[in-house]
Amino acid sequence: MISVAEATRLVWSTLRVLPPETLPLAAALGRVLREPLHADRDFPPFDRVAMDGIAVAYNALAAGQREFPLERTQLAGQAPLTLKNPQAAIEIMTGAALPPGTDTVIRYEDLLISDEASQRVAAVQVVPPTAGHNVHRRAADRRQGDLLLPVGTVMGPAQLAVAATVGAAQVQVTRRPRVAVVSTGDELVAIDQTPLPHQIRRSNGLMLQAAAQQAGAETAAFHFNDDPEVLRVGLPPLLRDFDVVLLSGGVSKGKADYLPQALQEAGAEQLFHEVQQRPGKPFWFGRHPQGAVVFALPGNPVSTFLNYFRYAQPWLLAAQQPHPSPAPTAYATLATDFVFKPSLTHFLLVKISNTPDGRLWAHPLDRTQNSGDLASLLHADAFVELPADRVEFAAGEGLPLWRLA
Ligand SMILES: Nc1nc2c(c(=O)[nH]1)N[C@H]1C(S)=C(S)[C@@H](COP(=O)(O)OP(=O)(O)OC[C@H]3O[C@@H](n4cnc5c(N)ncnc54)[C@H](O)[C@@H]3O)O[C@H]1N2
Ligand code: MOO
Repeated sequence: MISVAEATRLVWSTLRVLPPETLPLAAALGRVLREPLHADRDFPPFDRVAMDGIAVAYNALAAGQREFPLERTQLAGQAPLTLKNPQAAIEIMTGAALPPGTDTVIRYEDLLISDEASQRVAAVQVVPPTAGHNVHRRAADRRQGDLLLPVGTVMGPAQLAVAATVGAAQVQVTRRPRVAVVSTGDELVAIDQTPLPHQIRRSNGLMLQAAAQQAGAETAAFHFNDDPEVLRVGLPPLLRDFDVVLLSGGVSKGKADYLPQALQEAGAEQLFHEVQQRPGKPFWFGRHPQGAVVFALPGNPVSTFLNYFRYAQPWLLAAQQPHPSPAPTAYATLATDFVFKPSLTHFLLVKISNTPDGRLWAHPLDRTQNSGDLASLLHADAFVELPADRVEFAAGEGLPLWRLA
């Protein structure tokens, strides 16, 4: 049986970068950028007026002038006017291009405007401290050609806005991982069926599908009964057509746990079976040489869920990155003492809280952890990893943290 560290290493060894595709920008939320996006012009692209008011030449103010006849009005979006008389001003609005001949903007709040014989005149009440006041200078933020979004950027709302502003109507992004989600087991009935007393409804499939979709995957769902013939026919197309196959159940030592053998007969190479961990000791992992990477997760729902987040989710996220590397480990502080005797790495479900000193606290759930207790997942938002080489864990110690989201 291998350690969690060795299992992690083997999972990473199968990482492959998925190919790019081109999408309209509006469809790129959550995707990973595969081309760099540069500033197509200076930002701001022109000397941009930052306040509603008047534009003047600062020289006139410096010479003591306080009253400015208003020549014309320029709104945002209008081509810039030119100040004809250097002792006059142009009424100007936020977002407009600064008129040639002016260099400073005085906001309405700092002016008194009067109509004297139909000539509007602005009297300056508060003199701006320097030339250039209330003007957002061309290229003050970014220069044309600056790299704004490097390859590997995950496209969130801010990234979409920056891509829009540089005119990237189409973007090259990693295509979604194609994931087959397979539940196995004769005791499982569909959600809309009434189970007999010895049956239960399928829940792992939907759980894994939802989790994989949150990691950016496109999913298809399957259910196979515990029947070697069903597996012999059903598995090869999945191994051939998908990037990843996520299975649950059928991997421990039971008489109907056919999966490890069936996967190998279907051409998948086993990289490990059984990890020194709880939950999830019977975890089977492998890959098809020309096809899918296979995570055959133990069927107990808590085990399935935690092992997905410990091994499969990082793989799915990294495979969308052009230069993948494992995400840095997050840590939380254990909030209460905890004892775990078996010499297995323990994934301990916790509720996270945050204190004003900036610490993240990991609170073990009140009840003893049980891999079949699906509802316990409703009370946890993460798990911490207790190393296999110790039994006692003291409140206050920092432990690796894995979020269940
Ligand atoms: N002799 C041994 N028996 C078991 C071992 C062991 O080491 N030696 N390991 C135990 C551990 S740990 C786990 S976890 C389970 C995992 O077994 P399988 O992966 O073969 O899973 P199943 O037996 O098929 O199912 C386990 C449990 O989970 C329920 N299940 C399965 N699939 C679903 C689903 N899609 N939705 C909801 N619930 C599901 C299933 O009904 C079982 O109750 O093995 C132990 N045994
Ligand atoms: O993965 Mo098993 O849960 O340790 O029940």
